[in-house]
Amino acid sequence: MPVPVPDVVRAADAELVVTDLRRSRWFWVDVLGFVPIEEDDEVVYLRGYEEFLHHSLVLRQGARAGLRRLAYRVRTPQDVGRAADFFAAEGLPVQEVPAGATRGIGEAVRVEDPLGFPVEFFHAAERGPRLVQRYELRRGAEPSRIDHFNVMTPDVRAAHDFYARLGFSTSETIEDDENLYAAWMFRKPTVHDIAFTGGAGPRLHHIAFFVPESHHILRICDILGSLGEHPHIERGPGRHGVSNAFYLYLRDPDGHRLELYTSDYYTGDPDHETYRWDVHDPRRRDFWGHDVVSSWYREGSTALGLDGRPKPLVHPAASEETVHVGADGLGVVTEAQLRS
Ligand SMILES: O=C1C=CC(S(=O)(=O)O)=CC1(O)O
Ligand SMILES: [Ca+2]
Ligand SMILES: [Fe+2]
Repeated sequence: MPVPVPDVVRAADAELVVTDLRRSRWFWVDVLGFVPIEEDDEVVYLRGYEEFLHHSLVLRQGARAGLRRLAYRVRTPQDVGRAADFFAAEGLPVQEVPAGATRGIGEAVRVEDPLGFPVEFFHAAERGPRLVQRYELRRGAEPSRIDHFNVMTPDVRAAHDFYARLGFSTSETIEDDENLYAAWMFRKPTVHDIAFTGGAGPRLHHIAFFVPESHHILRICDILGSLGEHPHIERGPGRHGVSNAFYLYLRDPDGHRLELYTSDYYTGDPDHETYRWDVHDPRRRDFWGHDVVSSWYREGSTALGLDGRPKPLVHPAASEETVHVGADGLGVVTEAQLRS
């Protein structure tokens, strides 16, 4: 008898441990324009202007920066139980989380997926105030909503196959005859809720937030320049090959990477086909052929297990950075150089 699969609606919430909450709040709220919906000395709950639930990002003070959880909303309260049963049947760690353990979120289940990531599934959630037409409040990049997670894992094929079993469809890939280097998978009808970037993991690569238009991305670049905070800009602005989104990658004060992202495309028809990029195509990651800075391939945030301890890293056999030459401005980079 197959174990029922939980009906995942979308990527909905994430929690980052930060080492200086005041400094992080300055970056995410004062500079980027996220809305603090609740906060105290230990934790800040943030949301975008076009979200309706209590929050979509939690910043929590801690001694060491890391990823505490990635959370998906499921369609019904019964799907929380299905998620617990599905992961328990896989022999994976499962924790029941009482309502209110995270402000604004009802009872949830927190698991470690086969890649080693802390993943949570919830349904019940408080509504936050409706901000979608409070234009007088909008600031910075005017973040709309959380869009997706991107995680680093040494075996993209295994990651892809597990999330396909969890009901995710595949919108795009980067591959060659030997390897699957990256994959984008979705439940909501957009390009992705989760993407897998080949690399030493489990590590968080980034959390992405949708912004209304590309000019919001250009504006935050100008703001960071004006503040002399341009070093927070890691990659972009630019146009992605994969997803066709206009993008910008920033690093927060702890080095957590976020993406500001807009104008990807609809994937909601039942026969949506996967678009496959060749790893040697220089337009796959930046449609204009711009280099991908090496830190983007090599750096990520430590994933914390359900016990709160950092997960040990597993390195991949081969990585995109060692295979691709050309647009990334890199010659062939040896694995030894990568690990140095
Ligand atoms: O959201 C994304 C869409 C596309 C890309 S890529 O750099 O174009 O591969 C990266 C990304 O996963 O951050
Ligand atoms: Ca638009
Ligand atoms: Fe992304």
